[in-house]
Amino acid sequence: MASTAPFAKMNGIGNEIIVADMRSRADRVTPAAAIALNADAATRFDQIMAIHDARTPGTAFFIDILNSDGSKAQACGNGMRCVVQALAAETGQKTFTFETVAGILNAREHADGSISVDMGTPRFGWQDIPLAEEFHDTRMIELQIGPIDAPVLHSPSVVSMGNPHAIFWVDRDVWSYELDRFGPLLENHPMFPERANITIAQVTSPDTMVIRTWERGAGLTKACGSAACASVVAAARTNRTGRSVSLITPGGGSLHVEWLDNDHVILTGAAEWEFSGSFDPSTGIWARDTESAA
Ligand SMILES: N[C@@H](CCC[C@H](N)C(=O)O)C(=O)O
Repeated sequence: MASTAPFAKMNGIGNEIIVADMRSRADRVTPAAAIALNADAATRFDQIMAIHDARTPGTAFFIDILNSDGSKAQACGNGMRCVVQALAAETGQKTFTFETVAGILNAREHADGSISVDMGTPRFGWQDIPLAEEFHDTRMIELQIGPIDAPVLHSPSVVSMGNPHAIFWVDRDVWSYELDRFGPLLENHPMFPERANITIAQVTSPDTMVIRTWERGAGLTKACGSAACASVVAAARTNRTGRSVSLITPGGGSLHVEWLDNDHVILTGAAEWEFSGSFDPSTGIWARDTESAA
């Protein structure tokens, strides 16, 4: 058995996150370990954020992101807030520069405990998302689900926040849609060669929105930070909202997203520690720290 690594079970307004401390190690969290941790109710998660030693000068750490099905993700806004909270508690530092496969991002813990992550710049080109077909205008693409003459969901906006997102606009309560049924079909639709995160969004005012997300590689989640960013960018692009929006997510928590004039998207919200333990990054076998909270 490989030597164990410390982890913290956390959440970002309900998005279930494991922050794994893989510093000073050459190995990675394996897909098998992710699947095993997710199969245990106590450690069920949406994403693992594995903190590795920096690869690039000017960055503090490299963050590897795994979904609960063992696949890799390029972005995870709620998970980044958990990483910041864990590192800020350990070091007393408030600002961090990280590297992920999607690039370099900055994050900061505020005096009130909330955390902002600069999620980088959105991309709209059909090859960037990516889509299987050419679309010149990704504010609305031809895609629908349900009966051909009365689709349940249709004409999504598509955006890359480093990872692929499709946003379906709805007028009714987001809870009145069977996202558990349509989510897997849309995630794996041939339109999305790298699959996609699927969000239902109801705009409630020029600066408020309610969203529900079926996450690629994780399924229904209580919140998805990059989906919140993608939703606000897509809403502003289609004149549904302004560029500064508060979002309610299924966990009941709220996120704030601001699309700055310099094109960067800032995600702000809370993060919460639940318990700590250690695990084998190759198998996922784990144990709770004895002094850790329930
Ligand atoms: N929960 C995340 C996004 C998760 C990544 C996603 N499942 C993917 O594969 O792209 C967030 O808070 O952004």
